[in-house]
Amino acid sequence: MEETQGETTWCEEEQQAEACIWKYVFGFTEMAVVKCAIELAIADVIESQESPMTLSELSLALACAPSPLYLMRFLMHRGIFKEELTAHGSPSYAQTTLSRRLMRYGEHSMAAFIMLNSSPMVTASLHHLSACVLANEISPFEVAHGEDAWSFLAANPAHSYLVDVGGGNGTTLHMLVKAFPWLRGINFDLPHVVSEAVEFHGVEHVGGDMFQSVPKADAVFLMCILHDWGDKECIQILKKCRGAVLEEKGKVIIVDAVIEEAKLDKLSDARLALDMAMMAHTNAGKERTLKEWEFLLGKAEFTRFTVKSINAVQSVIEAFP
Ligand SMILES: C[S@@+](CC[C@H](N)C(=O)[O-])C[C@H]1O[C@@H](n2cnc3c(N)ncnc32)[C@H](O)[C@@H]1O
Repeated sequence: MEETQGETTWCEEEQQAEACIWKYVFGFTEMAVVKCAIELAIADVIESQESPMTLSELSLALACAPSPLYLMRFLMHRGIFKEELTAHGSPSYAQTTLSRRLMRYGEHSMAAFIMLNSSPMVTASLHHLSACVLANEISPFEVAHGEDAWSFLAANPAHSYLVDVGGGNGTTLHMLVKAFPWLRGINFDLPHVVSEAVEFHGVEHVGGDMFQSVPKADAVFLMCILHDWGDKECIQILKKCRGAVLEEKGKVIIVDAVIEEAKLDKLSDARLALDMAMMAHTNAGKERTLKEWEFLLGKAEFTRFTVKSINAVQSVIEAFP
């Protein structure tokens, strides 16, 4: 029988819909597989090997049997890892720019964000979106957990504490805890500064001197602080910050400029101008090159650090004890 134009189009639409609907049938699966890859640290293991890994090398490194690692087929199909041949012609798994985002640490890591968004606490709310559409006032989080996010986080101290050292009136920290509601913030500054600060939900103001001690936290945040000081003072501050976080999983997050020595960008001039302003306004403050940051962090006994460029005058330096 001859097919008409209309029937062909109808058929194509049906086929497209048939292929497309599977995306929704297995929508949660891709998140689960990616979460699994992060938990197993597959990207970290391949990165540390510095060359593609065969199935047996990978299973040895992960201390698991080779057969369950067929999940790599799914991840390669999604372009997360890729297949390459070793020098001996054996198929092996290699990193891609995408898989590097699954690394636990490093400049491009998105692992913490994926782990949070795939956590039962977050996914539970997603099952109740219809409740919030039908009853306007109620949040899916409340339906899932029986209380709003703030009360839940207060009663479940699994959330992280971030201390903003030299945080001024706490505005930056307030923005951070609003954007990342699992965070609890401690705004730490000189007593006369915090006594003037207004109350922010999720932020506790603590007065003190960063040269004496820094409140204990999961992470310490220092924004535009170290460029106010000379090396000797910076090392003192950094040592106090390092002592405030846990050895195994704590970190110190520094937001300050990194002066380029070779490859300049459109903000290089602004960074150098800021350096001159520091020279004018402080005793020994300055903007620092990567080598100078390396020196300070080494002296303060951090084991390693990463630098993330954020398309701004400042970069984000993460230093690990
Ligand atoms: C340049 S401001 C940076 C404020 C804030 N981090 C920001 O980026 O908007 C420097 C801050 O360091 C604080 N500060 C100076 N000496 C301090 C000390 N010894 N202990 C704690 N904070 C101090 C100041 O009060 C001020 O709020």
